[in-house]
Amino acid sequence: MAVDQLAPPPAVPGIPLLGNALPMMGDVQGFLVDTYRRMGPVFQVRALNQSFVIMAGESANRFLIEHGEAVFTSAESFGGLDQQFNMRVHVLRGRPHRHLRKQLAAGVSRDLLAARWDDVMAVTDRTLRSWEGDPALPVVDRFQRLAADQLSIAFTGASSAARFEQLRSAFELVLDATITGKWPRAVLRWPAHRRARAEILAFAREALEQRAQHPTGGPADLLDRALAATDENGQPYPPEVRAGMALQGYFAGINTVAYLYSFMLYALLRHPEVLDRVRAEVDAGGPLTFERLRDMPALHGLVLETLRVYPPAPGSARTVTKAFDFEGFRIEQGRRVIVAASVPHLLPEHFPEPERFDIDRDFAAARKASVYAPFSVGGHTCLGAGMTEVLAVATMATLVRRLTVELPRPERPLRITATPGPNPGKRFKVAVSSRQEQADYST
Ligand code: HEM
Repeated sequence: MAVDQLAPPPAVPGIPLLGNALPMMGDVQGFLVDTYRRMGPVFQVRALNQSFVIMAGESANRFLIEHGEAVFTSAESFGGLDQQFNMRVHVLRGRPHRHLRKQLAAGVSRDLLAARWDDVMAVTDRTLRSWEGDPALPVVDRFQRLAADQLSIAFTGASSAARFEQLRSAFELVLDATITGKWPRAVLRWPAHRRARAEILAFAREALEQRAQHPTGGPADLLDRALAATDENGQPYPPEVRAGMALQGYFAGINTVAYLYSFMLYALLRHPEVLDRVRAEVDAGGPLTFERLRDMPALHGLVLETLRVYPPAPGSARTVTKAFDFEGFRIEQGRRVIVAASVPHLLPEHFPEPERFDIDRDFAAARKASVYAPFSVGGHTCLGAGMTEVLAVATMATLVRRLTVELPRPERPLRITATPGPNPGKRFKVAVSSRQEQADYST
């Protein structure tokens, strides 16, 4: 080592063979925050046979914004999605990335959601009513199905329910094999996965062909944008890249949005005073129109506070292309890094009394300073943030208006599991009944 070269970041003690795998597969956000407090803004963790450098805290978020493009690639983390489904916005860099991002952004915008509002609300209402009478509803699974349908209707005008199982299992397996390292990459050669992958690719191809032959004449949605898209040199994208664009919303949204809904429901059940305020806000007006949802401060506060305390995607996974120094340590080329963008959410210097669930927090300054970052920061920041926030308000508004929900075993603590992102897990079940005293509003 050269005399003036900095040392590598300190390693977090772990157990033989597994390293830090157990906390990383459980409440990963809690583990990252605790370790940041003990060890500072940069440290190394080991999970099974993989090792990662974790960068966390305000300076890490700033670093990702200012230097991410120069020193990182996402190819190793997200390359599997590109190879398997041609979803390449995550792995592109520079001009080609900015160009494709712009084309996708138009196809997943809040405006598109506004244009399809009645259809999205109809499926939301119908789905939530179908839960009535279930004494042990598996929350995450049901919200994944609902999120897939809502996103599919917004992006394409049609339901994806017939393909839900393939979409969920194939995307989760790719993430678990490429990002979390839970499975070796060889699982992607399993016949069952190959079959699901072929069906998903055919589903996207057919949806595009159908749209090309029968334009809707309605607002340009993700399918229209994918069909019309050209690359940064004005050349048409190959058909497989268009199919990847059409699939992007399912991949990015099914789990993350469902995890957010699940944590929001948990927060409402744990904080009855918040439920009362949200319900009063929903009951105070008429139908849940797109315009009305803009003016629901308690519900907006619930969405933002849930994303603060329970971020469904708490980090950005990268590989170092050019060695750099960070906070007094050397991070070598080739190292895998996770920028734990949501760690500041639980630090008192940024959020006073961070353990208090408070829907009245003012997030404006924290957003500006990039210490509130549930959708990450920098050039690859989430494109679905706007749509997600509106959908989350609408879904919870409909739920509290229609249903009464209870925890069958309130004494049981929430056990967060990270497969592939942090979520309340399969054991999170609720008893659902119709809300008797609901006001009679037609949506
Ligand atoms: C609660 C919901 C969601 C959360 C927490 C979330 C979180 C994130 C995060 C943290 C990233 C950055 C990944 C990275 O840095 O490598 C990201 C990227 C992205 N998200 Fe989301 N997301 C959500 C929903 C959605 C939805 C509904 C869409 C719909 C299309 C979407 C589309 C995207 C896309 C296209 C990117 C890649 C952007 C790029 O690489 O330039 N997300 N998301």
